[in-house]
Amino acid sequence: MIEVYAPASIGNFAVGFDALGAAIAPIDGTLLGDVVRISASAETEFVCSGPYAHKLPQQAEQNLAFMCMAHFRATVAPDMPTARMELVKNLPIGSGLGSSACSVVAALAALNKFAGTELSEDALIELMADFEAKVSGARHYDNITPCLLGGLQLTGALIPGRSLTLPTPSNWYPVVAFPGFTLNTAQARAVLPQQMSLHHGIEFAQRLSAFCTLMHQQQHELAMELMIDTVAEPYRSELISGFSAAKKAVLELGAKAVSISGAGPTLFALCDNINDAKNCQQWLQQNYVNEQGFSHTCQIDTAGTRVLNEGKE
Ligand SMILES: Nc1ncnc2c1ncn2[C@@H]1O[C@H](COP(=O)(O)OP(=O)(O)OP(=O)(O)O)[C@@H](O)[C@H]1O
Ligand SMILES: N[C@@H](CCO)C(=O)O
Repeated sequence: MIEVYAPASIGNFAVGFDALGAAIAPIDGTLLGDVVRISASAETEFVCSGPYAHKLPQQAEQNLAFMCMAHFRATVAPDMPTARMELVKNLPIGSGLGSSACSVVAALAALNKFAGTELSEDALIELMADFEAKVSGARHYDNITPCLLGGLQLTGALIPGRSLTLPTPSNWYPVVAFPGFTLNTAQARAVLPQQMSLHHGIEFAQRLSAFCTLMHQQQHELAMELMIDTVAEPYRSELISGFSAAKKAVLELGAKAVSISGAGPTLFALCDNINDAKNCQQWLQQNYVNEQGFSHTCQIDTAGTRVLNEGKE
């Protein structure tokens, strides 16, 4: 049996709409991401388990992980043995934590290993992005590549190899708070204006390029000051009840940057020490999150997608 884990991710990372994303790992060891298990079987089987399995369509054919298996067999590995695939759905759907990317990345990484196809990293990323595009209505890589490769990734179709890893310091603690209601990515994209003024385009380019350069120069204080989202947050924050008040509160508690994780509604707050992170998490847990929500103090997950088990059965 091959068992693969893929981590949650923060798309956009405030300053890089559709172009920047970070994989995250809760410091308490919680596996905040999906797991895919594959083993050879006499017949094709698909099982979806885990805390959010009931939120997904019940037919296997409508589950992205199963779609990945069918597509992989049809286009990449026609001789692959028939298999039983289990998706352990640990991430809420429409959360802003890269839930669909997580299932797609875990499934295709596991299939690549199971079939022994050894697809190149570029080919895998493109295949993964095809599936992400199917559900979100746009081809963006900012959940796919951090989820696969780990770390903070500058990513997109124009980026050599589709992704470049930015160095991150060990004292960065992203706190994530999923409020417990969902926001569909395609809908959260539909509220964004289709045009950007020349002035705003230039500002976006300046902020993102300066952020990346400062990260390489290890000028993290200055880099965090640039973590402002003028592209999506002004439009999406209105869709997320409580976001603006929560942002103000956690900035007062010491967070260095606060924005929407991916398409939302998860809020993320970046802290540069564990005490501020824990205070922010406590506030968010008490004031932003309902009974269906959760919060975690995290670190950047530099490992990305990994094999948990490669046993015989
Ligand atoms: N394994 C799966 N994981 C997540 N979504 C899936 C999966 N299989 C099918 N879907 C469908 O894909 C759509 C995903 O929607 P959407 O893109 O809004 O969510 P998301 O990727 O979970 O969001 P986010 O990136 O914000 O976490 C939903 O309609 C969901 O039912
Ligand atoms: N960059 C994408 C991420 C979606 O998870 C968006 O903000 O729409």
